[in-house]
Amino acid sequence: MTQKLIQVEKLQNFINGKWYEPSNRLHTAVTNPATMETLVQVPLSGLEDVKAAAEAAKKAQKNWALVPAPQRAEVLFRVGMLMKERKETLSQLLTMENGKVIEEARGEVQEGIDMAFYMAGEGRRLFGQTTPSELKDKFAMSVRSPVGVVGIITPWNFPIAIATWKSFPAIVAGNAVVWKPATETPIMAYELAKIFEEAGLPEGVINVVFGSGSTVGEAMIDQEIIRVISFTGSNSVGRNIASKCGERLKKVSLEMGGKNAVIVMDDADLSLAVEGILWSAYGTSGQRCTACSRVMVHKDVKEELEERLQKEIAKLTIGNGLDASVKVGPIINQGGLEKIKQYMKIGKEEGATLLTGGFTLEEGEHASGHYFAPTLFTDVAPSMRIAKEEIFGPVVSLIPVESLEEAIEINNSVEYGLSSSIFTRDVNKVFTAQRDLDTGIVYINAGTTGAEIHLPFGGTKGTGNGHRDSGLAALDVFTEWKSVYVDFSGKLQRAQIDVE
Ligand SMILES: NC(=O)c1ccc[n+]([C@@H]2O[C@H](COP(=O)([O-])OP(=O)(O)OC[C@H]3O[C@@H](n4cnc5c(N)ncnc54)[C@H](O)[C@@H]3O)[C@@H](O)[C@H]2O)c1
Ligand SMILES: O=C[C@H](O)CS(=O)(=O)O
Repeated sequence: MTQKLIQVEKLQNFINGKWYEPSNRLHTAVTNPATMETLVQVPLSGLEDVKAAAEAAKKAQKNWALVPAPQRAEVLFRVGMLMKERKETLSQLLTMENGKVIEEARGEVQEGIDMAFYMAGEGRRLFGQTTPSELKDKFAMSVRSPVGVVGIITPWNFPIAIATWKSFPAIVAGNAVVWKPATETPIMAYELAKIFEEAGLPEGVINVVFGSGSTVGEAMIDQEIIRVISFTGSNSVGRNIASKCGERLKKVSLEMGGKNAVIVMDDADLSLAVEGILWSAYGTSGQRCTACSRVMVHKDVKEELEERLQKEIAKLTIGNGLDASVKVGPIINQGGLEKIKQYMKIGKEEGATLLTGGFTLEEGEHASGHYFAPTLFTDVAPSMRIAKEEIFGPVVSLIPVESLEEAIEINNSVEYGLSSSIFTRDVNKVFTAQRDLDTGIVYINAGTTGAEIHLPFGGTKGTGNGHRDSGLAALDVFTEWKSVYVDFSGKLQRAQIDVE
């Protein structure tokens, strides 16, 4: 399988439309988290490679910005068509490098395809505004200008979708890109770069530099040429990037972690709630920024929900995501697994009751991957660390509540604000919840995952810094507003002079 899908043993950087070894010749192995098989070697590039990429981007951007936006969009349209043709291959490669089950991998690749066509459409819009002028024979308007060269830094958990959320709006708006993908999942970046190349994107408009965050990522922030950093990843890395960009007065867009909750009220359709919790908590093994990791359940339905959840969790098949019958894949690496194990200890010490799971799977077909059993804690207090901190694994904490107001207060008490959901049949509760839940995304009678690409994606408080990926909001990250005044009176008219 691996042999057939990956045609190279060593990946190379993609700079100025050509493939290069990293200047230091250093590489590291990329492993399949389901099998521990080595998939490919990825460059551990250095400063020289980042500099070359930034300079190539600067040179290319000048001409790219002059290409009419509808023509820029046509390239994205071709990118979308190529992704569509290769959807199955891309999905299998994604499962192999990331571990997510094949149906989720197909869903992620589809997000990228959708984003290509959506942003291709923007090539014929990129709307600005015209406004009346204060003066006679004068015209006023505002237009979006590209920022110039943008840097994008992406995580391993959505290695292709998040890259498209950032690079496609940047490119259609007339920018050139330097992209550092996560070292754990470089194959999606390699495949997407090849697609850009085949779609006819001019050389230098996208440049991919593989390597570590501390070397390549930090070098990108240091490049004066790079005017914006768009980052998705953990809160700690995001904070560090924000402070470095702050010192350099560099625009920065951050999408970070979550501690997302489902609220189950006493009038909820419990079958629906169980399905929503299962999918959003244990899908992708809980390794989504939007994964459900808390459930605030009304005390009158708590016991029934616990029973139903345990019954359904027992049916989840865990294993290699390429097997279509598997519902829960592996954890990305040993570090991720150790972090989850640590929270099992913390939860028990804090006094939570472990209903199911809480252990690694190491026997038989699970012997060579990083597998963790879907886990359910109950009687969790909102103050416990397992109810407050991002675990990034298949772990849910049930928190009993007596009212909607209490559930909302608990939801809003954590440092993050990405996604939340409520199951209820009461329209008054629906509207109260959508208004009062302090998260960037709210679902009604659905789990906490499943964002659509034409809506803004991001969160409040520790999840972000006010910017959004996806939707039209993404264009705000990659453009500057320029206000233009055209005076056709033939004389020098002066605004702000009182002529009465
Ligand atoms: N809000 C969202 O949209 C969203 C979406 C997906 C994932 N996430 C978050 O991402 C995290 C999981 O991803 P991860 O483990 O890859 O995150 P991470 O923060 O470890 O890494 C993200 C990216 O930043 C790079 N990086 C690391 N150190 C850096 C540094 N000092 N300077 C510059 N770049 C650096 C990494 O190499 C990687 O490419 C979770 O916290 C998850 O919630 C958020
Ligand atoms: O991060 C990318 C995901 O697609 C978002 S969601 O979990 O599907 O909402």
